Amino acid sequence: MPGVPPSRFAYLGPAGTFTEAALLRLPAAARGTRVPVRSVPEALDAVRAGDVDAALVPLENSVEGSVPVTLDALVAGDPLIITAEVVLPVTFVLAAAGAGPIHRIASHPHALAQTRRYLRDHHPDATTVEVLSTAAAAASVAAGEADACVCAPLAAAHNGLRVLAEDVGDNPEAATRFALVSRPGPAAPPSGNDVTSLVVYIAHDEVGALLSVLTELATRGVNLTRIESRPTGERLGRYAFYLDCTGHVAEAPMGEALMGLRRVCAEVRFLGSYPRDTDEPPVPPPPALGSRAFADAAGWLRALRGTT
Ligand SMILES: O=C(O)C(=O)Cc1ccccc1
Repeated sequence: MPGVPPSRFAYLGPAGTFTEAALLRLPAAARGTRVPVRSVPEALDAVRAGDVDAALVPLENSVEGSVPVTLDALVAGDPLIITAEVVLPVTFVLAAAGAGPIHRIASHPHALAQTRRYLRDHHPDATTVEVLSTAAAAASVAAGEADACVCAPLAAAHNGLRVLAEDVGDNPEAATRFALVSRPGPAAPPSGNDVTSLVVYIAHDEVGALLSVLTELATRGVNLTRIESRPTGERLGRYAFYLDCTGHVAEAPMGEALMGLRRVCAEVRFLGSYPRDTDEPPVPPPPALGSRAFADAAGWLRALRGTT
């Protein structure tokens, strides 16, 4: 991260959430002060207000896709940028205080969504209760407000609960992608395997407006890894498109694609360039669109203009 490293980090609390586990994977956060908050909008507002330097928020999970509350809270208000991502494999347990009957099972909506099949097969008559986080669910079981919860093994231990069943997730490969969000500042230099996140607003009365957005990316060899639409809230039928693209704002292909998007879109909001949290290499562009081809073309143009 550029400039003074962040030292105060907001996360969805209380202690023992998956968001806290993801935050602890970032060395600066493991050394810094971690501030639990109750919701994603609260975490991002704390960044905007300057109460914390950064907040870690869930961006998408492998079962349900994007987290709408995060997408909406990222653009509603003063600009924010993503400076890092953390991809955390998630393992859920079913935990209870004792061995009594299970009528009410509490958890965070993402955890309930990712254990739906297990809960239906093993507790078909139980009611699920959505609470603010999996760790809050564990605390509610300890307080006698629910009979069981779906949470991380650590949250069960923190709250003195018995683990009734391990690995209750419907998908053993389940993972959640979190974003570290800060106030705007210069991006860290390219790592060689970066993502750039954008929100684009297109002209709704133009045929092919979304195709022009995709064309601006494809003709620069920029790979699109995620596209999500969200209503802008203005009126029915008005959507913003959230894009994740391979590459970094400081690199020529992304720079040219951004200039192209600026020309064809009603508005482009830059949400940051940051390293991917993966061992997988980026999808290589075709040779005519690699960095060498961009550098060669830029050198050729400089020579034509006599500016070398
Ligand atoms: O409630 C939590 O522990 C969270 O951090 C949110 C969440 C819930 C389920 C999967 C990933 C993140």
